[in-house]
Amino acid sequence: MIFRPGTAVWVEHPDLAWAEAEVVSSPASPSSPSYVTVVLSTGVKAIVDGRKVLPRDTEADLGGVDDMTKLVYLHEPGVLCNLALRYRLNEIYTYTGRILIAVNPFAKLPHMYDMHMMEQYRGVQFGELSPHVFAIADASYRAMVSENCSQSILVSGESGAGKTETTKLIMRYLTFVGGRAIGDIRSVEQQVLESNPLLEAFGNARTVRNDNSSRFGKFVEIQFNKSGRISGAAVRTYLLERSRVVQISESERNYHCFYQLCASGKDADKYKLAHPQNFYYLNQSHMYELEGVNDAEEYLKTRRAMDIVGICFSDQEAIFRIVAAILHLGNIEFSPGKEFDSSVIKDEKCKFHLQMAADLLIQLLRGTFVAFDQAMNSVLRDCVDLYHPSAPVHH
Ligand SMILES: Nc1ncnc2c1ncn2[C@@H]1O[C@H](COP(=O)(O)OP(=O)(O)OP(=O)(O)O)[C@@H](O)[C@H]1O
Repeated sequence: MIFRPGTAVWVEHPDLAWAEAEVVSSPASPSSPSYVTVVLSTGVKAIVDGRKVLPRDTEADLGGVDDMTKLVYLHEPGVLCNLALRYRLNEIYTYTGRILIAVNPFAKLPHMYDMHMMEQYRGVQFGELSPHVFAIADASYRAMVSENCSQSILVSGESGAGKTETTKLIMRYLTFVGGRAIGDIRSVEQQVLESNPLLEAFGNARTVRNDNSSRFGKFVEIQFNKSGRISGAAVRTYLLERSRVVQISESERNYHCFYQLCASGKDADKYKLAHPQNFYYLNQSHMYELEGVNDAEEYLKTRRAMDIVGICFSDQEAIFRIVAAILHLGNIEFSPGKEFDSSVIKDEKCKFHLQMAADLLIQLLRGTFVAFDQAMNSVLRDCVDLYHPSAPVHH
């Protein structure tokens, strides 16, 4: 590209990504080696590769544009500059046509997502109000109702970008427009919303990039009936990072559920758990607590979520027994035994953990046998009733 002297441009910059500059001189023809002499806004003169120089709109609105398709130059520096201008004004959302770009505010913005905001976006034509995740959710809800056709919303971005939070906001909005049973804590809407803390307890962990990083992919399906009311939901999960259960890096954490159970008080005592620093699967990193998070409270929230989504008490107990058993298993160490290639439990401490893990797991098996036995009995009874309505059942 040939630039006239004085043209406003963006030039690639090692620290800033792109920097504002003005052309001093440019090659006379596009075929000649393309080095452009520019002066940066700091006053520094530089000779730069012409392929890394792009035109800059000097008349751009200082507040940016709410839809990138309105930009005079739709290129990388144009897009980044527009997002930065808006972000400075606390406008975290920007459209590119039907796509919504969200820039993570890393701050709580309750006014952005309250009931009043949901009311504002309800039923309003897409693009009429400022860009917002509720507008996307509302547009897809209305398209589903009016076209009688399933809709999908794809949420993508790098780790820590805000996908999980955005998905929760979409789910919250859809339960708002498609909900009905206000106050019923076991309503489908409530179950849809409570699936989040539950999935996060078992599938999210602290990483160096995100205190609440989802270590799995998920496909959330919300079903609506003919009148646009929520009738059911399903969450499918993919590719959980399993290795994290046994191995964590410094300044990261294992899955939240382990720390929650350790902080649970009576339940932790029941499973002979203690502070996370006592367990190998948790003490490989010295990160035990998260800023602004109380694991004991989170444990109660997880239990409540389990109640709401319909996991019965005995299943909840079985799940946490497994969580506790994993921690005890991680503390079992072996030493070489007397015989060739043999090994023995290292010491009394390890024996204790082995015993605990075995006890917890055997209880599970017993529970399974009892459940299996009960199920078989009831099947047998049904069969017998079917063929011999009055015949006695022998176990
Ligand atoms: N809209 C938002 N408002 C306020 N804070 C936000 C918002 N979106 C994200 N955050 C903050 O950023 C953090 C990371 O966001 P989130 O967990 O949604 O990222 P992610 O893209 O799902 O990451 P990962 O891929 O690691 O799971 C959140 O814990 C929250 O503190």
